[in-house]
Amino acid sequence: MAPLSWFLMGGIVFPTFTLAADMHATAGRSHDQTWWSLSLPLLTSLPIESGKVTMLIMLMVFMWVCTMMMYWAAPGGNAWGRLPRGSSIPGPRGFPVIGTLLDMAGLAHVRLAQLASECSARTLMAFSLGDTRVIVTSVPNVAREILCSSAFADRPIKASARHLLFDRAIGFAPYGSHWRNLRRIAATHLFMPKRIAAHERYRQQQTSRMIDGIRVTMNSKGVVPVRLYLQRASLNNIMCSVFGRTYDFSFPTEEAVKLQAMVREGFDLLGAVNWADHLSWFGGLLDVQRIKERCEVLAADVKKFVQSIIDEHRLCKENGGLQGGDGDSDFVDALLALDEKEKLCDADMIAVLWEMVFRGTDTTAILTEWILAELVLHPEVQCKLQAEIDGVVGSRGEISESDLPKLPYLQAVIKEVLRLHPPGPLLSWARLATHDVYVAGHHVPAGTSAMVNMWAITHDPAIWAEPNTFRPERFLAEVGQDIDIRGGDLRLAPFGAGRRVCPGRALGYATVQLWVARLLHTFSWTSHPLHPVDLSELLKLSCEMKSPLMVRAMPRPHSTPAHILAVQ
Ligand code: HEM
Repeated sequence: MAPLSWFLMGGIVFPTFTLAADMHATAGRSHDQTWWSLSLPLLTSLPIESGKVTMLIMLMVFMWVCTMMMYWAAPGGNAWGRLPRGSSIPGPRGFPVIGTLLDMAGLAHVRLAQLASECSARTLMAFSLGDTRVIVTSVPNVAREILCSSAFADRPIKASARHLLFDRAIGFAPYGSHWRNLRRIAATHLFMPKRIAAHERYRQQQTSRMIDGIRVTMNSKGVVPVRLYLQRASLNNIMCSVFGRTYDFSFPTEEAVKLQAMVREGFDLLGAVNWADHLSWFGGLLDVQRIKERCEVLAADVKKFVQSIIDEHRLCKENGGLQGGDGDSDFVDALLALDEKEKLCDADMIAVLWEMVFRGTDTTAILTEWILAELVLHPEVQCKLQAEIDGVVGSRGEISESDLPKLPYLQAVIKEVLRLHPPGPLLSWARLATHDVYVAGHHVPAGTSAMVNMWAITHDPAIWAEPNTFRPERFLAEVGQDIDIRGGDLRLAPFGAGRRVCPGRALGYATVQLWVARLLHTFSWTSHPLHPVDLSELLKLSCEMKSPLMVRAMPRPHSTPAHILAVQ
Protein backbone atom coordinates (compact mmCIF):
# COMPACT_ATOMS: atom_id res chain seq x y z
CA MET A 1 0.00 0.00 0.00
CA ALA A 2 1.31 3.46 -0.87
CA PRO A 3 2.45 5.74 1.95
CA LEU A 4 -0.29 8.18 0.97
CA SER A 5 -2.98 5.60 1.68
CA TRP A 6 -1.31 4.89 4.98
CA PHE A 7 -1.46 8.49 5.80
CA LEU A 8 -5.06 8.91 4.73
CA MET A 9 -6.49 5.87 6.44
CA GLY A 10 -4.57 5.83 9.67
CA GLY A 11 -3.41 9.35 10.07
CA ILE A 12 -6.53 11.24 9.08
CA VAL A 13 -9.71 9.20 9.25
CA PHE A 14 -9.58 7.68 12.72
CA PRO A 15 -7.88 10.43 14.64
CA THR A 16 -10.20 12.91 12.93
CA PHE A 17 -13.19 11.38 14.69
CA THR A 18 -11.66 11.93 18.07
CA LEU A 19 -9.98 15.22 17.34
CA ALA A 20 -13.08 16.78 15.85
CA ALA A 21 -15.13 15.56 18.76
CA ASP A 22 -12.58 16.97 21.17
CA MET A 23 -12.57 20.40 19.59
CA HIS A 24 -16.21 20.67 20.50
CA ALA A 25 -16.02 18.99 23.84
CA THR A 26 -14.01 21.13 26.17
CA ALA A 27 -11.24 23.61 26.43
CA GLY A 28 -9.63 21.74 29.31
CA ARG A 29 -8.80 18.38 27.63
CA SER A 30 -5.44 17.02 26.61
CA HIS A 31 -5.12 13.30 27.37
CA ASP A 32 -7.01 12.27 24.24
CA GLN A 33 -4.91 14.22 21.78
CA THR A 34 -1.67 12.54 22.72
CA TRP A 35 -2.18 9.29 20.85
CA TRP A 36 -3.44 11.05 17.78
CA SER A 37 -0.56 13.47 17.61
CA LEU A 38 1.89 10.64 18.16
CA SER A 39 0.27 8.39 15.57
CA LEU A 40 0.75 10.71 12.61
CA PRO A 41 4.57 10.78 12.50
CA LEU A 42 4.58 7.10 13.36
CA LEU A 43 2.37 6.31 10.41
CA THR A 44 4.24 8.35 7.85
CA SER A 45 7.54 6.68 8.80
CA LEU A 46 6.32 3.07 8.75
CA PRO A 47 7.55 0.58 6.10
CA ILE A 48 5.16 -0.40 3.29
CA GLU A 49 4.05 -3.89 4.28
CA SER A 50 0.38 -4.71 3.99
CA GLY A 51 0.30 -7.09 7.02
CA LYS A 52 1.65 -4.39 9.26
CA VAL A 53 -0.73 -1.91 7.73
CA THR A 54 -3.70 -4.07 8.63
CA MET A 55 -2.35 -4.60 12.13
CA LEU A 56 -1.79 -0.93 12.63
CA ILE A 57 -5.22 0.00 11.37
CA MET A 58 -6.78 -2.59 13.67
CA LEU A 59 -4.75 -1.26 16.55
CA MET A 60 -5.88 2.27 15.85
CA VAL A 61 -9.50 1.21 15.51
CA PHE A 62 -9.15 -0.67 18.78
CA MET A 63 -7.65 2.38 20.50
CA TRP A 64 -10.36 4.58 19.10
CA VAL A 65 -13.09 2.21 20.27
CA CYS A 66 -11.46 1.96 23.74
CA THR A 67 -11.26 5.75 24.02
CA MET A 68 -14.86 6.13 22.95
CA MET A 69 -16.00 3.47 25.43
CA MET A 70 -14.04 5.16 28.19
CA TYR A 71 -15.72 8.46 27.45
CA TRP A 72 -19.10 6.79 27.15
CA ALA A 73 -18.82 5.11 30.56
CA ALA A 74 -19.16 8.49 32.33
CA PRO A 75 -22.58 9.58 33.63
CA GLY A 76 -24.14 11.73 30.93
CA GLY A 77 -22.27 9.92 28.17
CA ASN A 78 -19.31 10.62 25.94
CA ALA A 79 -19.27 14.44 25.85
CA TRP A 80 -19.09 14.48 29.67
CA GLY A 81 -16.50 11.66 29.73
CA ARG A 82 -14.07 13.88 27.87
CA LEU A 83 -13.84 16.27 30.83
CA PRO A 84 -10.49 15.81 32.58
CA ARG A 85 -12.17 15.78 36.01
CA GLY A 86 -15.41 14.07 34.97
CA SER A 87 -18.74 15.32 36.29
CA SER A 88 -20.92 14.78 39.33
CA ILE A 89 -24.21 15.33 37.47
CA PRO A 90 -26.27 12.17 36.94
CA GLY A 91 -27.60 11.37 33.49
CA PRO A 92 -28.06 8.77 30.75
CA ARG A 93 -25.12 7.56 28.70
CA GLY A 94 -27.10 7.14 25.49
CA PHE A 95 -25.11 5.48 22.72
CA PRO A 96 -21.36 5.70 22.23
CA VAL A 97 -20.35 8.64 20.03
CA ILE A 98 -23.88 9.98 19.36
CA GLY A 99 -25.08 10.00 22.98
CA THR A 100 -28.78 10.80 23.35
CA LEU A 101 -29.14 12.29 19.87
CA LEU A 102 -31.73 9.76 18.71
CA ASP A 103 -34.01 10.66 21.64
CA MET A 104 -34.26 14.23 20.35
CA ALA A 105 -35.95 13.16 17.13
CA GLY A 106 -39.51 12.71 18.48
CA LEU A 107 -41.11 14.39 21.48
CA ALA A 108 -37.81 15.39 23.09
CA HIS A 109 -39.49 17.05 26.11
CA VAL A 110 -41.37 13.86 27.01
CA ARG A 111 -38.31 11.65 26.50
CA LEU A 112 -36.07 13.96 28.56
CA ALA A 113 -38.65 13.97 31.37
CA GLN A 114 -38.69 10.15 31.31
CA LEU A 115 -34.89 9.95 31.35
CA ALA A 116 -34.72 12.44 34.23
CA SER A 117 -37.10 10.27 36.27
CA GLU A 118 -35.21 7.07 35.41
CA CYS A 119 -31.87 8.64 36.42
CA SER A 120 -33.36 10.39 39.50
CA ALA A 121 -32.09 13.58 37.90
CA ARG A 122 -35.08 15.90 37.76
CA THR A 123 -33.13 18.65 39.51
CA LEU A 124 -30.28 18.49 37.02
CA MET A 125 -29.46 15.91 34.38
CA ALA A 126 -26.40 15.68 32.16
CA PHE A 127 -26.53 14.14 28.70
CA SER A 128 -24.61 14.19 25.45
CA LEU A 129 -25.82 15.14 22.02
CA GLY A 130 -22.88 13.80 20.05
CA ASP A 131 -19.97 16.02 21.12
CA THR A 132 -22.25 18.57 22.82
CA ARG A 133 -22.48 18.57 26.62
CA VAL A 134 -25.99 19.40 27.77
CA ILE A 135 -27.72 19.91 31.11
CA VAL A 136 -31.46 20.00 31.60
CA THR A 137 -33.57 20.78 34.64
CA SER A 138 -37.18 19.90 35.39
CA VAL A 139 -37.61 21.96 38.57
CA PRO A 140 -38.50 25.67 38.87
CA ASN A 141 -35.76 26.85 41.24
CA VAL A 142 -32.95 25.44 39.09
CA ALA A 143 -34.74 26.76 35.97
CA ARG A 144 -34.49 30.21 37.56
CA GLU A 145 -30.82 29.63 38.40
CA ILE A 146 -30.13 28.91 34.72
CA LEU A 147 -32.40 31.39 32.95
CA CYS A 148 -31.64 34.34 35.21
CA SER A 149 -27.90 33.78 35.50
CA SER A 150 -25.53 36.00 33.51
CA ALA A 151 -23.44 32.87 32.88
CA PHE A 152 -26.23 31.55 30.62
CA ALA A 153 -27.04 34.75 28.74
CA ASP A 154 -25.72 33.27 25.49
CA ARG A 155 -27.25 30.68 23.21
CA PRO A 156 -25.59 27.79 21.39
CA ILE A 157 -25.95 28.68 17.74
CA LYS A 158 -27.22 26.07 15.33
CA ALA A 159 -25.57 25.84 11.91
CA SER A 160 -28.94 26.50 10.26
CA ALA A 161 -29.38 29.71 12.28
CA ARG A 162 -25.93 30.87 11.21
CA HIS A 163 -26.58 30.08 7.55
CA LEU A 164 -29.88 31.97 7.79
CA LEU A 165 -28.04 35.00 9.28
CA PHE A 166 -29.80 34.71 12.62
CA ASP A 167 -26.52 35.07 14.49
CA ARG A 168 -26.91 38.80 13.77
CA ALA A 169 -30.52 38.88 15.01
CA ILE A 170 -31.79 38.98 18.61
CA GLY A 171 -32.42 35.28 19.23
CA PHE A 172 -28.95 33.98 18.43
CA ALA A 173 -26.75 37.07 18.72
CA PRO A 174 -24.06 36.55 21.35
CA TYR A 175 -24.74 38.37 24.59
CA GLY A 176 -23.02 41.76 24.27
CA SER A 177 -23.43 45.27 22.92
CA HIS A 178 -24.89 44.27 19.52
CA TRP A 179 -27.55 42.08 21.19
CA ARG A 180 -28.32 44.80 23.77
CA ASN A 181 -28.71 47.39 21.02
CA LEU A 182 -31.12 45.12 19.12
CA ARG A 183 -33.21 44.38 22.21
CA ARG A 184 -33.42 48.09 23.00
CA ILE A 185 -34.47 48.96 19.45
CA ALA A 186 -37.10 46.20 19.34
CA ALA A 187 -38.40 47.11 22.81
CA THR A 188 -38.82 50.75 21.83
CA HIS A 189 -40.11 50.45 18.29
CA LEU A 190 -42.05 47.18 18.21
CA PHE A 191 -42.92 45.86 21.65
CA MET A 192 -43.60 49.01 23.69
CA PRO A 193 -47.21 48.99 25.02
CA LYS A 194 -47.87 52.25 23.13
CA ARG A 195 -46.74 50.67 19.86
CA ILE A 196 -48.74 47.51 20.49
CA ALA A 197 -51.83 49.61 21.21
CA ALA A 198 -51.26 51.74 18.09
CA HIS A 199 -51.41 48.60 15.94
CA GLU A 200 -54.66 47.31 17.44
CA ARG A 201 -56.74 48.30 14.44
CA TYR A 202 -54.57 46.16 12.16
CA ARG A 203 -54.98 43.18 14.49
CA GLN A 204 -58.73 43.81 14.49
CA GLN A 205 -58.78 43.91 10.68
CA GLN A 206 -56.90 40.64 10.41
CA THR A 207 -59.17 39.02 12.99
CA SER A 208 -62.23 40.15 11.03
CA ARG A 209 -60.73 38.77 7.85
CA MET A 210 -60.04 35.45 9.61
CA ILE A 211 -63.59 35.27 10.98
CA ASP A 212 -64.98 36.01 7.54
CA GLY A 213 -62.86 33.23 5.99
CA ILE A 214 -63.97 30.76 8.67
CA ARG A 215 -67.62 31.65 8.07
CA VAL A 216 -67.32 31.19 4.30
CA THR A 217 -65.53 27.85 4.65
CA MET A 218 -68.01 26.62 7.25
CA ASN A 219 -70.91 27.50 4.96
CA SER A 220 -69.40 25.77 1.96
CA LYS A 221 -67.63 22.77 3.51
CA GLY A 222 -69.27 22.24 6.89
CA VAL A 223 -65.88 21.98 8.60
CA VAL A 224 -63.02 24.44 9.17
CA PRO A 225 -59.25 23.76 9.03
CA VAL A 226 -58.60 26.41 11.68
CA ARG A 227 -54.82 26.32 11.45
CA LEU A 228 -54.90 27.68 7.92
CA TYR A 229 -56.78 30.80 9.03
CA LEU A 230 -54.73 31.29 12.18
CA GLN A 231 -51.47 31.06 10.25
CA ARG A 232 -52.67 33.52 7.62
CA ALA A 233 -53.81 35.99 10.30
CA SER A 234 -50.60 35.71 12.30
CA LEU A 235 -48.43 36.14 9.23
CA ASN A 236 -50.42 39.19 8.17
CA ASN A 237 -50.34 40.63 11.71
CA ILE A 238 -46.61 40.47 11.90
CA MET A 239 -46.07 41.52 8.27
CA CYS A 240 -48.18 44.57 9.00
CA SER A 241 -46.31 45.56 12.19
CA VAL A 242 -42.91 44.84 10.72
CA PHE A 243 -43.17 45.64 7.01
CA GLY A 244 -46.42 47.59 6.80
CA ARG A 245 -48.00 45.26 4.26
CA THR A 246 -50.56 42.45 4.25
CA TYR A 247 -51.71 39.84 1.75
CA ASP A 248 -54.98 38.32 0.67
CA PHE A 249 -54.09 34.67 1.07
CA SER A 250 -57.48 33.56 -0.33
CA PHE A 251 -56.38 34.92 -3.72
CA PRO A 252 -52.62 34.92 -3.24
CA THR A 253 -50.23 36.83 -5.44
CA GLU A 254 -46.92 35.28 -6.45
CA GLU A 255 -45.27 37.27 -3.63
CA ALA A 256 -47.72 35.91 -1.04
CA VAL A 257 -47.09 32.33 -2.16
CA LYS A 258 -43.34 32.88 -2.04
CA LEU A 259 -43.57 34.43 1.44
CA GLN A 260 -45.55 31.48 2.83
CA ALA A 261 -43.10 29.03 1.29
CA MET A 262 -40.11 30.88 2.78
CA VAL A 263 -41.64 30.93 6.26
CA ARG A 264 -42.48 27.20 6.04
CA GLU A 265 -39.00 26.30 4.83
CA GLY A 266 -37.44 28.38 7.64
CA PHE A 267 -39.51 26.54 10.27
CA ASP A 268 -38.44 23.18 8.85
CA LEU A 269 -34.77 24.11 8.75
CA LEU A 270 -34.54 25.72 12.19
CA GLY A 271 -36.75 23.07 13.78
CA ALA A 272 -34.76 20.11 12.45
CA VAL A 273 -32.34 18.30 14.77
CA ASN A 274 -29.23 18.79 12.67
CA TRP A 275 -26.66 16.08 13.29
CA ALA A 276 -23.94 18.37 11.99
CA ASP A 277 -24.52 20.66 15.02
CA HIS A 278 -23.40 17.90 17.35
CA LEU A 279 -21.15 15.61 15.30
CA SER A 280 -18.64 17.96 13.77
CA TRP A 281 -16.81 15.24 11.84
CA PHE A 282 -20.12 13.93 10.52
CA GLY A 283 -21.31 17.34 9.41
CA GLY A 284 -17.96 18.09 7.86
CA LEU A 285 -18.06 14.90 5.82
CA LEU A 286 -21.58 15.02 4.48
CA ASP A 287 -24.70 17.09 4.89
CA VAL A 288 -27.12 14.14 4.68
CA GLN A 289 -30.07 16.27 5.72
CA ARG A 290 -29.14 18.86 3.02
CA ILE A 291 -29.65 21.54 5.66
CA LYS A 292 -26.71 23.71 4.62
CA GLU A 293 -27.68 23.59 0.96
CA ARG A 294 -31.34 24.43 1.69
CA CYS A 295 -30.34 27.22 4.10
CA GLU A 296 -28.18 28.84 1.43
CA VAL A 297 -31.06 28.88 -1.04
CA LEU A 298 -33.47 30.25 1.57
CA ALA A 299 -31.03 32.90 2.84
CA ALA A 300 -30.61 34.23 -0.71
CA ASP A 301 -34.40 34.38 -1.22
CA VAL A 302 -34.96 36.09 2.15
CA LYS A 303 -32.26 38.68 1.46
CA LYS A 304 -33.82 39.53 -1.90
CA PHE A 305 -37.34 39.71 -0.46
CA VAL A 306 -36.53 41.82 2.61
CA GLN A 307 -34.02 44.05 0.82
CA SER A 308 -36.66 45.04 -1.74
CA ILE A 309 -39.01 46.07 1.10
CA ILE A 310 -36.24 48.08 2.80
CA ASP A 311 -35.46 49.81 -0.51
CA GLU A 312 -39.12 50.70 -1.02
CA HIS A 313 -39.29 52.19 2.49
CA ARG A 314 -36.08 54.13 1.87
CA LEU A 315 -37.51 55.58 -1.31
CA CYS A 316 -40.75 56.48 0.43
CA LYS A 317 -38.79 58.17 3.23
CA GLU A 318 -36.75 60.17 0.74
CA ASN A 319 -40.00 61.29 -0.85
CA GLY A 320 -41.30 62.55 2.50
CA GLY A 321 -43.11 59.39 3.74
CA LEU A 322 -43.19 58.12 7.34
CA GLN A 323 -40.17 59.02 9.44
CA GLY A 324 -40.45 56.40 12.16
CA GLY A 325 -41.68 58.76 14.83
CA ASP A 326 -45.35 58.07 14.15
CA GLY A 327 -46.95 55.45 16.40
CA ASP A 328 -48.59 54.03 13.29
CA SER A 329 -45.39 53.42 11.32
CA ASP A 330 -43.91 49.97 10.84
CA PHE A 331 -40.67 48.47 12.13
CA VAL A 332 -38.75 49.08 8.88
CA ASP A 333 -39.54 52.80 9.13
CA ALA A 334 -38.33 52.74 12.73
CA LEU A 335 -35.04 51.03 11.80
CA LEU A 336 -34.39 53.47 8.96
CA ALA A 337 -35.00 56.41 11.28
CA LEU A 338 -32.49 55.30 13.92
CA ASP A 339 -29.81 57.79 14.77
CA GLU A 340 -26.18 57.21 13.80
CA LYS A 341 -25.28 55.59 17.14
CA GLU A 342 -27.87 52.83 16.86
CA LYS A 343 -28.04 52.49 13.06
CA LEU A 344 -27.93 48.97 11.60
CA CYS A 345 -26.38 47.98 8.29
CA ASP A 346 -28.74 46.45 5.71
CA ALA A 347 -27.56 42.88 6.40
CA ASP A 348 -28.34 43.25 10.12
CA MET A 349 -31.69 44.86 9.36
CA ILE A 350 -32.62 41.92 7.13
CA ALA A 351 -31.70 39.47 9.91
CA VAL A 352 -33.69 41.33 12.58
CA LEU A 353 -36.75 41.91 10.40
CA TRP A 354 -36.90 38.35 9.18
CA GLU A 355 -36.48 37.00 12.70
CA MET A 356 -39.56 38.92 13.81
CA VAL A 357 -41.64 37.50 10.97
CA PHE A 358 -40.33 34.12 11.85
CA ARG A 359 -40.79 34.17 15.63
CA GLY A 360 -44.04 36.11 15.57
CA THR A 361 -45.86 33.80 13.18
CA ASP A 362 -45.93 30.23 14.45
CA THR A 363 -46.19 30.68 18.23
CA THR A 364 -49.44 32.66 18.30
CA ALA A 365 -51.17 30.44 15.72
CA ILE A 366 -50.07 27.23 17.44
CA LEU A 367 -51.20 28.43 20.86
CA THR A 368 -54.63 29.50 19.57
CA GLU A 369 -55.16 26.16 17.82
CA TRP A 370 -54.47 24.33 21.13
CA ILE A 371 -56.91 26.67 22.93
CA LEU A 372 -59.71 25.99 20.44
CA ALA A 373 -59.04 22.25 20.63
CA GLU A 374 -59.39 22.25 24.43
CA LEU A 375 -62.54 24.39 24.22
CA VAL A 376 -64.13 21.96 21.77
CA LEU A 377 -63.32 19.08 24.13
CA HIS A 378 -64.68 21.04 27.12
CA PRO A 379 -68.01 22.62 26.08
CA GLU A 380 -68.78 23.66 29.67
CA VAL A 381 -65.61 25.81 29.73
CA GLN A 382 -66.51 27.21 26.31
CA CYS A 383 -70.01 28.24 27.52
CA LYS A 384 -68.60 29.82 30.66
CA LEU A 385 -66.09 31.79 28.61
CA GLN A 386 -68.76 32.92 26.14
CA ALA A 387 -70.93 34.08 29.02
CA GLU A 388 -68.02 36.11 30.40
CA ILE A 389 -67.32 37.69 27.00
CA ASP A 390 -71.01 38.45 26.36
CA GLY A 391 -71.23 40.05 29.80
CA VAL A 392 -68.39 42.46 29.05
CA VAL A 393 -69.20 43.19 25.41
CA GLY A 394 -72.97 43.50 25.93
CA SER A 395 -74.96 44.80 23.01
CA ARG A 396 -71.95 46.73 21.65
CA GLY A 397 -71.03 43.71 19.57
CA GLU A 398 -67.38 44.67 19.10
CA ILE A 399 -64.56 43.61 21.35
CA SER A 400 -61.69 45.99 21.82
CA GLU A 401 -58.35 45.23 23.45
CA SER A 402 -59.31 47.49 26.35
CA ASP A 403 -61.98 44.87 27.22
CA LEU A 404 -59.41 42.11 27.64
CA PRO A 405 -58.28 42.89 31.21
CA LYS A 406 -61.96 42.56 32.23
CA LEU A 407 -61.98 38.90 31.16
CA PRO A 408 -60.28 36.92 33.95
CA TYR A 409 -61.71 33.60 32.82
CA LEU A 410 -60.23 34.17 29.35
CA GLN A 411 -56.82 34.73 30.95
CA ALA A 412 -57.30 31.58 33.01
CA VAL A 413 -58.15 29.53 29.90
CA ILE A 414 -55.08 30.80 28.04
CA LYS A 415 -52.82 30.14 31.02
CA GLU A 416 -54.19 26.63 31.41
CA VAL A 417 -53.45 25.89 27.75
CA LEU A 418 -49.97 27.40 28.07
CA ARG A 419 -49.48 25.04 31.00
CA LEU A 420 -50.77 21.92 29.26
CA HIS A 421 -49.32 22.69 25.82
CA PRO A 422 -46.44 25.18 26.12
CA PRO A 423 -45.54 26.15 22.51
CA GLY A 424 -41.87 25.83 23.47
CA PRO A 425 -41.81 22.84 25.84
CA LEU A 426 -38.02 23.10 26.05
CA LEU A 427 -38.25 26.89 25.73
CA SER A 428 -37.41 26.60 22.01
CA TRP A 429 -33.80 27.69 22.18
CA ALA A 430 -31.21 26.54 24.69
CA ARG A 431 -28.75 28.68 26.63
CA LEU A 432 -24.95 28.39 26.64
CA ALA A 433 -22.59 28.65 29.62
CA THR A 434 -20.10 31.38 28.76
CA HIS A 435 -17.88 30.52 31.75
CA ASP A 436 -17.57 27.81 34.38
CA VAL A 437 -20.47 28.03 36.81
CA TYR A 438 -22.16 26.06 39.60
CA VAL A 439 -25.76 24.96 39.01
CA ALA A 440 -27.70 23.20 41.78
CA GLY A 441 -24.35 22.67 43.49
CA HIS A 442 -22.74 20.96 40.46
CA HIS A 443 -19.82 22.29 38.47
CA VAL A 444 -20.86 23.08 34.88
CA PRO A 445 -17.98 23.93 32.55
CA ALA A 446 -18.02 26.76 29.99
CA GLY A 447 -19.40 25.66 26.63
CA THR A 448 -22.18 23.50 28.13
CA SER A 449 -25.66 23.93 26.65
CA ALA A 450 -28.47 24.32 29.18
CA MET A 451 -32.13 23.50 28.71
CA VAL A 452 -35.21 23.97 30.85
CA ASN A 453 -37.89 21.31 30.46
CA MET A 454 -40.84 23.65 30.96
CA TRP A 455 -43.22 20.88 29.91
CA ALA A 456 -41.94 18.64 32.74
CA ILE A 457 -42.39 21.49 35.23
CA THR A 458 -45.92 22.28 34.08
CA HIS A 459 -46.88 18.59 34.30
CA ASP A 460 -45.31 17.95 37.70
CA PRO A 461 -47.92 16.59 40.16
CA ALA A 462 -45.86 18.02 43.05
CA ILE A 463 -46.54 21.51 41.65
CA TRP A 464 -49.91 21.13 39.92
CA ALA A 465 -52.85 19.12 41.26
CA GLU A 466 -54.10 16.73 38.55
CA PRO A 467 -51.57 18.08 36.08
CA ASN A 468 -53.08 16.35 33.03
CA THR A 469 -56.58 17.72 33.62
CA PHE A 470 -57.75 20.83 31.79
CA ARG A 471 -59.06 23.04 34.58
CA PRO A 472 -58.73 26.81 33.95
CA GLU A 473 -60.33 27.53 37.36
CA ARG A 474 -56.96 26.76 38.97
CA PHE A 475 -55.82 30.19 37.72
CA LEU A 476 -58.73 32.21 39.04
CA ALA A 477 -57.50 34.31 41.92
CA GLU A 478 -60.54 33.59 44.07
CA VAL A 479 -60.34 29.81 43.54
CA GLY A 480 -56.74 28.94 42.99
CA GLN A 481 -53.64 30.97 42.31
CA ASP A 482 -52.93 33.75 39.92
CA ILE A 483 -49.52 33.36 38.34
CA ASP A 484 -47.26 35.81 36.53
CA ILE A 485 -46.51 34.01 33.27
CA ARG A 486 -44.13 36.66 31.94
CA GLY A 487 -41.06 35.08 33.51
CA GLY A 488 -41.60 36.02 37.16
CA ASP A 489 -42.77 32.58 38.29
CA LEU A 490 -40.83 29.61 37.01
CA ARG A 491 -43.70 27.18 37.72
CA LEU A 492 -45.20 28.49 34.48
CA ALA A 493 -42.81 30.47 32.29
CA PRO A 494 -43.79 29.67 28.68
CA PHE A 495 -41.96 32.80 27.48
CA GLY A 496 -38.73 31.97 29.32
CA ALA A 497 -37.16 34.29 31.90
CA GLY A 498 -34.13 36.44 32.60
CA ARG A 499 -32.18 38.56 30.15
CA ARG A 500 -33.23 36.53 27.13
CA VAL A 501 -36.91 36.24 28.01
CA CYS A 502 -39.19 36.51 24.95
CA PRO A 503 -39.38 40.20 23.99
CA GLY A 504 -42.57 39.58 21.97
CA ARG A 505 -44.59 38.12 24.86
CA ALA A 506 -46.88 41.13 25.34
CA LEU A 507 -47.61 41.33 21.61
CA GLY A 508 -48.12 37.56 21.34
CA TYR A 509 -50.36 37.44 24.39
CA ALA A 510 -52.45 40.45 23.27
CA THR A 511 -52.96 38.84 19.86
CA VAL A 512 -54.04 35.47 21.26
CA GLN A 513 -56.45 37.09 23.75
CA LEU A 514 -58.10 39.16 21.05
CA TRP A 515 -58.41 36.21 18.68
CA VAL A 516 -59.89 33.86 21.25
CA ALA A 517 -62.30 36.49 22.58
CA ARG A 518 -63.60 37.33 19.10
CA LEU A 519 -63.64 33.75 17.82
CA LEU A 520 -65.63 32.65 20.87
CA HIS A 521 -67.93 35.64 20.73
CA THR A 522 -68.74 34.95 17.08
CA PHE A 523 -68.92 31.15 16.91
CA SER A 524 -69.79 28.10 18.94
CA TRP A 525 -67.09 25.50 18.33
CA THR A 526 -67.91 21.80 18.13
CA SER A 527 -66.13 18.72 16.86
CA HIS A 528 -66.90 17.16 13.48
CA PRO A 529 -67.84 13.45 13.55
CA LEU A 530 -65.32 12.63 10.82
CA HIS A 531 -62.50 14.62 12.44
CA PRO A 532 -62.30 13.86 16.16
CA VAL A 533 -60.03 16.22 18.08
CA ASP A 534 -56.65 14.56 18.59
CA LEU A 535 -54.35 16.15 21.17
CA SER A 536 -51.20 14.31 20.00
CA GLU A 537 -48.18 16.58 19.79
CA LEU A 538 -45.59 17.15 17.10
CA LEU A 539 -42.40 18.91 18.17
CA LYS A 540 -40.80 21.04 15.49
CA LEU A 541 -39.48 24.51 16.25
CA SER A 542 -42.60 24.79 18.42
CA CYS A 543 -44.87 22.03 19.69
CA GLU A 544 -47.95 21.88 17.49
CA MET A 545 -50.99 19.61 17.14
CA LYS A 546 -49.96 16.54 15.17
CA SER A 547 -53.36 16.38 13.42
CA PRO A 548 -54.47 19.87 12.42
CA LEU A 549 -57.72 20.83 14.10
CA MET A 550 -60.82 20.35 11.88
CA VAL A 551 -63.95 21.63 13.64
CA ARG A 552 -67.38 23.16 13.15
CA ALA A 553 -67.83 26.88 13.79
CA MET A 554 -71.55 27.67 14.20
CA PRO A 555 -72.44 31.39 14.21
CA ARG A 556 -73.84 32.49 17.56
CA PRO A 557 -77.25 34.20 17.39
CA HIS A 558 -76.05 37.74 18.09
CA SER A 559 -73.24 37.81 15.54
CA THR A 560 -74.08 38.95 12.04
CA PRO A 561 -71.75 39.14 9.05
CA ALA A 562 -72.17 42.91 9.02
CA HIS A 563 -70.83 43.17 12.53
CA ILE A 564 -68.03 40.74 11.83
CA LEU A 565 -66.90 42.71 8.81
CA ALA A 566 -67.48 46.14 10.37
CA VAL A 567 -63.86 46.91 11.08
CA GLN A 568 -62.48 45.72 7.73
C1 HEM B 1 -47.37 32.77 22.24
C2 HEM B 1 -46.39 33.47 21.81
C3 HEM B 1 -44.91 33.26 22.12
C4 HEM B 1 -44.27 32.33 22.89
C5 HEM B 1 -44.89 31.18 23.69
C6 HEM B 1 -42.84 32.61 22.83
C7 HEM B 1 -41.86 31.90 23.50
C8 HEM B 1 -40.51 32.24 23.51
C9 HEM B 1 -39.50 31.56 24.29
C10 HEM B 1 -39.75 30.38 25.23
C11 HEM B 1 -38.31 32.17 24.05
C12 HEM B 1 -36.95 31.82 24.69
C13 HEM B 1 -36.82 32.61 25.99
C14 HEM B 1 -35.62 32.27 26.87
O1 HEM B 1 -34.59 31.78 26.39
O2 HEM B 1 -35.71 32.53 28.10
C15 HEM B 1 -38.55 33.23 23.10
C16 HEM B 1 -37.59 34.06 22.59
C17 HEM B 1 -37.83 35.02 21.63
N1 HEM B 1 -39.05 35.38 21.12
FE1 HEM B 1 -40.86 34.62 21.65
N2 HEM B 1 -42.66 33.70 22.03
C18 HEM B 1 -43.90 34.13 21.56
C19 HEM B 1 -44.14 35.21 20.73
C20 HEM B 1 -43.18 35.98 20.14
C21 HEM B 1 -43.44 37.07 19.22
C22 HEM B 1 -44.83 37.52 18.78
C23 HEM B 1 -42.21 37.56 18.84
C24 HEM B 1 -41.88 38.67 17.89
C25 HEM B 1 -42.65 39.24 17.06
C26 HEM B 1 -41.19 36.80 19.55
C27 HEM B 1 -39.83 37.01 19.44
C28 HEM B 1 -38.87 36.36 20.19
C29 HEM B 1 -37.43 36.66 20.10
C30 HEM B 1 -36.79 37.70 19.17
C31 HEM B 1 -36.78 35.83 21.01
C32 HEM B 1 -35.28 35.78 21.32
C33 HEM B 1 -34.94 36.63 22.54
C34 HEM B 1 -33.45 36.68 22.88
O3 HEM B 1 -32.73 35.71 22.68
O4 HEM B 1 -33.00 37.72 23.41
N3 HEM B 1 -41.82 35.85 20.32
N4 HEM B 1 -39.90 33.27 22.79
